[in-house]
Amino acid sequence: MGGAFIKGLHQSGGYSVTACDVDEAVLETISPYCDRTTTELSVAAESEVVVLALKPDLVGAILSDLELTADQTLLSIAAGVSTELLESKTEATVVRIMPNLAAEYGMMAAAVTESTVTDEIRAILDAVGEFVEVSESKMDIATAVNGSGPAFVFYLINAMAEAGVDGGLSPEDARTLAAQTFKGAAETVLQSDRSIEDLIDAVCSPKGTTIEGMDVLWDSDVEAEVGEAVAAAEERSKELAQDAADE
Ligand SMILES: NC(=O)C1=CN([C@@H]2O[C@H](COP(=O)(O)OP(=O)(O)OC[C@H]3O[C@@H](n4cnc5c(N)ncnc54)[C@H](OP(=O)(O)O)[C@@H]3O)[C@@H](O)[C@H]2O)C=CC1
Ligand SMILES: O=C(O)[C@@H]1CCC=N1
Repeated sequence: MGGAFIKGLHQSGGYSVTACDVDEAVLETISPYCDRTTTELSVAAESEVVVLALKPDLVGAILSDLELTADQTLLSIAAGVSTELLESKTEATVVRIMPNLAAEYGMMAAAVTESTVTDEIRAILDAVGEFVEVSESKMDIATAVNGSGPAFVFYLINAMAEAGVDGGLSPEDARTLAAQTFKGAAETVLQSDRSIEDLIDAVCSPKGTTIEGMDVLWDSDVEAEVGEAVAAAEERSKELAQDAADE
């Protein structure tokens, strides 16, 4: 996720970025997109904004080691690590966000703990996508919807593409048609002020093809299955929060 963030920022320009990772091989893949790479964690002391893109169970210990100061901002993207816990480990101003992988292409959907975002962080987030502010208690469900969400959508795009291949399309054409259809449908939802039910209705020509497919979806209750996937991810985010608090 840290790499996606760096690539997105690079695309937008305007930021001087130093990437730090323990693994030289990871740094090599990211070096074309940042100003400097290093394995030395101490570099964090030189940065106005430190983005912590570590696995949740490492965040507490590493944050204590970093010894950030009050004139720095910490941007944490770790699932399940609360603002309260972060603030107990650092002097820096804390902003907790849940981003997603589409930051790489400037299309991130992120949730940010409300009332924590500063102008400086707003500009960084605007450079890689869109964000909404939610209360801290809603970060677990946001993690499931927009953090894990891309994987769920990739799965659905693949299902649609596979069906196209089964029907005789080439894998390349099926992938393009399925992905562009998801992108176009998403853009339509974002730009239109019509309800989603209304938009479905607009695609369903009377006695046409779409209503036949929608009847299958409504009968098989895909909506409930997607709901269960989101609930499972939300539950795991809560477990990660508990693990982080217990450490
Ligand atoms: N993947 C995603 O789509 C999203 C992830 N997140 C959050 O982002 C965070 C990272 O997740 P993800 O990118 O998937 O995980 P990764 O394991 O892919 O990335 C973490 C990176 O940090 C490196 N690392 C480990 N220890 C250190 C250290 N001491 N100093 C510097 N670098 C270190 C890891 O190296 P090594 O592999 O050698 O341990 C690895 O390259 C998590 O907290 C997750 O909750 C949030 C939203 C979306
Ligand atoms: O799977 C995870 O735990 C991380 C957080 C959200 C997306 N990826």
